[in-house]
Amino acid sequence: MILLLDCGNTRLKWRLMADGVVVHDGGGALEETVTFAELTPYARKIDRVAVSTVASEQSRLRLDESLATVTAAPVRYHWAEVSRDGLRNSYQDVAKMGADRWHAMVAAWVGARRSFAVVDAGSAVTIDYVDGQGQHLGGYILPGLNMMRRSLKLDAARIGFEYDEQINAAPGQSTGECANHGLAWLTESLVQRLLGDVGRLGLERVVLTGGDAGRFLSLGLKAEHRPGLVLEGLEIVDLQESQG
Ligand SMILES: Nc1ncnc2c1ncn2[C@@H]1O[C@H](COP(=O)(O)OP(=O)(O)O)[C@@H](O)[C@H]1O
Ligand SMILES: CC(C)(COP(=O)(O)O)[C@@H](O)C(=O)NCCC(=O)O
Ligand SMILES: [K+]
Repeated sequence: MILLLDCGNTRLKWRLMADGVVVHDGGGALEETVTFAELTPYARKIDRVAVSTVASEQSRLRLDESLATVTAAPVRYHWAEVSRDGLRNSYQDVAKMGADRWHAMVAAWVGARRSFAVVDAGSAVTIDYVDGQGQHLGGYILPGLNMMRRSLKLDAARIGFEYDEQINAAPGQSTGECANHGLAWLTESLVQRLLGDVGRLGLERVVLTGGDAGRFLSLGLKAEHRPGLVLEGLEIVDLQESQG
């Protein structure tokens, strides 16, 4: 069995695979000491662990320690690459690109080999464009929902409001409405610009992942919603690397 881990800045998502079949999906908040207790029944069958991480080095070391309590299997970290299977990175220094962005692009590219935009609505929101020849055209990094909520609350003295999960982009008529509706209005505007870019660049599809994907769908984004996209890309890379 292979244990795949997608470690973001908010949540750790994991997936246990056996011969290409998903045996177990799990996850939890990054700051909790991840125990992987639910993996114990499978621990002895784990042959290797593959990790895609964008968290801090401290989190990475803590993850190594947690994993060592579950399995003695080798742990391999996979980072962003120059190219993979015809997909080509536009970064001059690929080591600087978040592994999650690269693995999301690998998953969207391999098996389809058609142009796309990929949106990962996580702690930060990332958007990447890839043309029909597999060339990464570039992308964007934006603050995620909770980042924006926190900065409004912490950086503006008179903006106190309760988060409202209800999505409404109509003009607000109170501080809470102006803040909550403002965040929805901003995402709705982002969706419109994204769809404009997709049309202008002639991209054939939009692939969406991340914990806040539902908000993008509610605010008008038409996309293939693939919650495990990063894990899917990590699995492709790990398999190709293990086959040498
Ligand atoms: N169970 C959850 N715990 C924390 N955040 C969640 C959860 N489910 C959805 N979210 C939302 O998803 C976002 C984190 O998405 P995720 O893609 O897991 O982030 P990352 O990959 O950056 O760790 C949070 O900002 C939050 O709004
Ligand atoms: C932009 C990100 C923080 C998004 O990660 P996440 O929201 O999943 O925690 C991550 O892709 C990252 O750390 N990128 C490094 C900078 C770059 O990609 O250029
Ligand atoms: K992510």
